[in-house]
Amino acid sequence: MADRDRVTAVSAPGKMLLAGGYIVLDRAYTGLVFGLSARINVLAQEIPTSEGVHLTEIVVESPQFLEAQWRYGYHLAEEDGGIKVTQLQVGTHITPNPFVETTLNYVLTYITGTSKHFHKRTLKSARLTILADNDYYSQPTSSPPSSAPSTGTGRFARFPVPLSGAHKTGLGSSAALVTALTAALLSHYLSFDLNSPDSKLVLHNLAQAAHCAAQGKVGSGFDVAAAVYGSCSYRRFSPSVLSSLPKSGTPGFATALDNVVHGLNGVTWDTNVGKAGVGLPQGVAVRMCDVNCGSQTVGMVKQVLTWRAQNSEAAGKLWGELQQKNEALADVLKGGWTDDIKEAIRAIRKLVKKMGAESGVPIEPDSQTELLDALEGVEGVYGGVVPGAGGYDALALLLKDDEETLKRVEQFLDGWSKEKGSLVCLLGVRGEMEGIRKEEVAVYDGWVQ
Ligand SMILES: Nc1ncnc2c1ncn2[C@@H]1O[C@H](COP(=O)(O)OP(=O)(O)OP(=O)(O)O)[C@@H](O)[C@H]1O
Ligand SMILES: C[C@@](O)(CCOP(=O)(O)O)CC(=O)O
Repeated sequence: MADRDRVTAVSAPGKMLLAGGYIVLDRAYTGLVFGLSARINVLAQEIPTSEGVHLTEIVVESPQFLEAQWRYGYHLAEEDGGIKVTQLQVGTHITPNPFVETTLNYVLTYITGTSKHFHKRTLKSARLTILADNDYYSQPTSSPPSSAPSTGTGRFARFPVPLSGAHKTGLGSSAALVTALTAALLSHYLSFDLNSPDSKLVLHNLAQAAHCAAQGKVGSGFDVAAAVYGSCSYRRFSPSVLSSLPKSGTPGFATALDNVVHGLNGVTWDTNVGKAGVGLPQGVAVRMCDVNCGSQTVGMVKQVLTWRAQNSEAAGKLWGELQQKNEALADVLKGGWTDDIKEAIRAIRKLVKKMGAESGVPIEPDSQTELLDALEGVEGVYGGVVPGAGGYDALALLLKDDEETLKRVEQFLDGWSKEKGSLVCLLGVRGEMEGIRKEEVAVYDGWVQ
């Protein structure tokens, strides 16, 4: 095991958009976002070298998966292009990981460009280890993710497949990964206090920029906001904030990135992250169900936005009503008014169903409506919604946080799965308030080289 004092560990939560799917893409509206107990953890440490040996390598690995090691050489690109990494071959083949690679390009450029203490050519080699909580991926055996994950020991499962063969449960692994990797690099190379609001803002802006570049599109960014700030009411940034950024490694990238991260020279971040308006009544939990069947989020978003553009009056009314009902739910939850949760959720579902019916997109498909309605009848369940973009693959539930309710829900879903021939299971994951955080290295014993 490495010298613990030299290892930096951080973790970022996954996300769940309880209310505000689609409307949150427009900054006139907000989303009610929950951070999740399922976290992506990243450990950073120097690579020890023997005397006289000069290494310039960044090694990133996900030891829970097969063939999941990505090694990069790096150099300073000409004309202010920043640090550019080049993937090196491991074994016989090379598997790209665009989220890791882009994050390295962005964060190493930021680090070498901004710190006065940093000499551009002395970026030391580092090893980064990624550990994802089990609920991010369903198990290949088709057994429920929360109950039978592991061929390894302890908190993190070992999967007998490469990362590409793992079935994601949709908790936002890429945003949590980019954010945690960014935070780990900043903490490893700079003196960076993750608790300070200024540092959180730098982390947020840098991670949003890297995540959008890796994704090849600018979404609302609620997933990165959740990874940094945890549960919040989220108003997106204008996409134009990122439009001045050239491709990483090309002339001017380093300065443009610094301007973006610090909001300088004409760049103005207009994100609003409201922590104060989000909460849960005592004794109420937010939980998620995995429904084993994926949806095509990108196609769905496109179709809803096209419908909105062609039906601006009806859409305007619907978007406004949804915003109101979403805020009402946030108020009910924050206020601790347990008796009003059911009605608040029903009102949202009615409007979401309308959005789906009018745009021709299965946002809350009939199979999910049937399941949500039935779940409402289970004692201790206040209600549920299709989170995020909706579709066939997940449910979010608000329920009494006690063993009896949990048992009843599990039994109910067991029966439902048998009756319908599908696999619906309650994930272990729950809504939590906290965002990015520093971790004790001891938590990862057995996983640090
Ligand atoms: N444990 C991990 N180790 C390394 N890379 C990972 C890991 N988990 C996710 N990634 C990176 O994130 C990518 C998955 O991102 P993608 O945007 O497809 O899904 P997502 O963010 O989980 O989406 P969703 O919002 O549906 O949850 C992987 O292809 C990989 O590049
Ligand atoms: C449809 C959208 O509003 C939410 C998508 O959420 P999810 O990826 O389904 O969790 C898109 C976005 O906000 O980027």
